[in-house]
Amino acid sequence: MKQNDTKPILYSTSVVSLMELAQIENEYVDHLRGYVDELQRKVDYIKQYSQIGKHPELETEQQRTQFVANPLNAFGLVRRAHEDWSKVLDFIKMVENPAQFEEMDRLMAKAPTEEDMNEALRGMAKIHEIYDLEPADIAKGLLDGRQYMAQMPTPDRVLLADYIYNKTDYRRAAQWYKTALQNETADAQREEIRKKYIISRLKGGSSDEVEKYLAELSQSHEESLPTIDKPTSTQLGCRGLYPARTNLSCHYNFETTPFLRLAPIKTETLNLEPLIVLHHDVLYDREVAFVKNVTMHDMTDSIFGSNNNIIISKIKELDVNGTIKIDRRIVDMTGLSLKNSTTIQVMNYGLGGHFREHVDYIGEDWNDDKNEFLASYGNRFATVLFFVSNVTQGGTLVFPRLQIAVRPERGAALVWHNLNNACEPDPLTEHSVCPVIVGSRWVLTKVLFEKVQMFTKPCHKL
Ligand SMILES: O=C(O)CCC(=O)C(=O)O
Ligand SMILES: [Fe+2]
Repeated sequence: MKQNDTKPILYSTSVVSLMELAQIENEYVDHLRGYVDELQRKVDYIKQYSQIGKHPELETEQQRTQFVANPLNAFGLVRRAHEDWSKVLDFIKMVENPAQFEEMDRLMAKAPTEEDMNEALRGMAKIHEIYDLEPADIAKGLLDGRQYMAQMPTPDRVLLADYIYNKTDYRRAAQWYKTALQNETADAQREEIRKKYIISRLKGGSSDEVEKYLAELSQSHEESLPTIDKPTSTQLGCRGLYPARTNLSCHYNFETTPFLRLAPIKTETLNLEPLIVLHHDVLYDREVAFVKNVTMHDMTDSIFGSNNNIIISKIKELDVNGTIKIDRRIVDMTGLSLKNSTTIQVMNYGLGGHFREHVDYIGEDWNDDKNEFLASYGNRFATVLFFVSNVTQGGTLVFPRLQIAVRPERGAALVWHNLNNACEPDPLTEHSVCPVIVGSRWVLTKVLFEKVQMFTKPCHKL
């Protein structure tokens, strides 16, 4: 995990930052409304003049003579020509409220970058792909079976279609172009989108079927294109399709530390080897509030992966002073030593925020200080993950090789051992976070190291 604080802020990577952007858009629109009012006043003034200044169409020479022969008409004509013409023209030429423009320029400096736009596109595409949703449903606010009061306008649909097309996912791109045609659009734009639909269908299909593709365009009903991809294990888990597990056990833990005799922890064992346990109700409301408050601002983008290009969420290290009690609770839950453990990291996921498959132990792709690190601390023995929030839809944590899926549950903590009994990295611990569909996903994580567990959880080297 690396943090990068030299780049401009990305909004798409966390709900917290997206809230900031929504605030900025409100300000922008306020200025725009001010400008529209200003413009309206101007139009009203000009309209008023154009009504007064326009005299009746007079057909004959005599009528025209009579018109200016009337002193009231003559006077008005002279006055308008003398006074109003220049006034109106000056009024038109006057720079429109530069103060408003300055303010809007200032806000423009905070507008999302190209990279941010791409993150947003990537998030939307992930939601579509991982959950295999119909673009027509997404565009109408029907997200994985739940209807929301939001719709995607045509430009949003076309931009997403273009993005997916450039990713060479022609089948899905075609679906999005078709969806874009369901809204009212200008004829020229419609033609452009129809062309893109046909090209996507041809690229994803066969040139012999062009007639069929053209016919699809005239079908008004939304016919979905058949899914051809075989879902990965992660996708199955995200879609809630893992087989039900029958070997789960649940118990109250009274024993790890003396404190638990007073306040036992309700613990569910999800897997034995590697060990994965879920502890319910171990983070208190005031801690949840504390975590959100102290991290609301100055979080940075979290970048993961050997080529450092997968931005998934915003992250911040939690101040140690605020975490003493949480540390104590980890000891109560696990009985493990926290010596040398990482500081607690807080993460808030963004639009379609996800974490692709990875392992938490130090493995092949770890960077150069690997050996030194392993010699001093040993490997990354266990991961402790607190769910700080529920997530309305999506955001499930899945272990694709074990077919275990864990829905975020506010206040619960998931603990798993990344190493097996011989303290060797266990690839079965590979895990991934499904894209968040709707919600603000907050978690706290801490990694415990191997060497200090010598007396609490000794390795059984074979
Ligand atoms: O956000 C999560 O649920 C998992 C985070 C994770 O896998 C990690 O920090 O290594
Ligand atoms: Fe992880």
